[in-house]
Amino acid sequence: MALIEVTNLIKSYDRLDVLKQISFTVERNEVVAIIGPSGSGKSTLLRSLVHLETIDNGTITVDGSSLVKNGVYAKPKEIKEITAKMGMVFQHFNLFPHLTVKQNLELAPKLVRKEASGDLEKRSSALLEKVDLADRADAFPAKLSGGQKQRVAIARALMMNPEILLFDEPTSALDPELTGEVLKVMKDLADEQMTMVVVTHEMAFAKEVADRVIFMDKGEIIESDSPAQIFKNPKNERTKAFLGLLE
Ligand SMILES: Nc1ncnc2c1ncn2[C@@H]1O[C@H](COP(=O)(O)OP(=O)(O)OP(=O)(O)O)[C@@H](O)[C@H]1O
Repeated sequence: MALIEVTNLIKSYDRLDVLKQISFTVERNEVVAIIGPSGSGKSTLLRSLVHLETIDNGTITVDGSSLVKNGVYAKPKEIKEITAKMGMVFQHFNLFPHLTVKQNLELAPKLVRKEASGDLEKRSSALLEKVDLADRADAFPAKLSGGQKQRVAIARALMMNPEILLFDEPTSALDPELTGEVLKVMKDLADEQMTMVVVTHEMAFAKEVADRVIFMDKGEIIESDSPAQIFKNPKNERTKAFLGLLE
């Protein structure tokens, strides 16, 4: 069984069908990039996986447990357990401005898991080392660049030992010269076999790091294939048009 299984997801806002019968799977250790035009439903789909959006119908199963099955959501305690398997990284970092970098990392495991501070400190130091920010542990977010903030956000997500990391346009709010440092951390995670689902406009990431690329348009998955196939020889005309491959 795949680590994430999504079947026939449907969601609409008033008259707008944002997700129309979306189905896909994510295997353990796989990196999946979701690309597509603005407004195609990519963020809504990603946010549905961690219950930041509710869907109208369909099934989402993570690691064998259903968050929602045929439109019926699990009990709150189960929802908490299922969503805890996933860490989320947002476009605008969502760091707590009044907490230092280190405090941002340690807050959730301390409050949610009641972890002892010695263990937390060891893990937060190691993770800050990993994202190359060991020297900024006591800085407040306002003192960091966008690239540094996003690396803190990734380290914070990793503090909860997620099985899956979800990224919602992680470099879209960054100055172009800062995207590389964030993409490097993401590539390192991919090399370490982290399972990742990444909504992105960063075609280089989709091409070079992702194992599979899903192209969405107007609430539908139009094509899902290897980067080589999608970027060199897409089957669908809409994919070709989006990638500028039409003759
Ligand atoms: N709370 C909401 N109420 C009404 N419409 C919404 C709401 N949230 C999103 N939408 C609409 O749903 C559609 C899909 O939005 P979504 O953010 O999922 O697309 P996206 O593919 O991630 O786009 P982008 O690349 O611009 O972030 C858009 O048309 C958007 O305007």
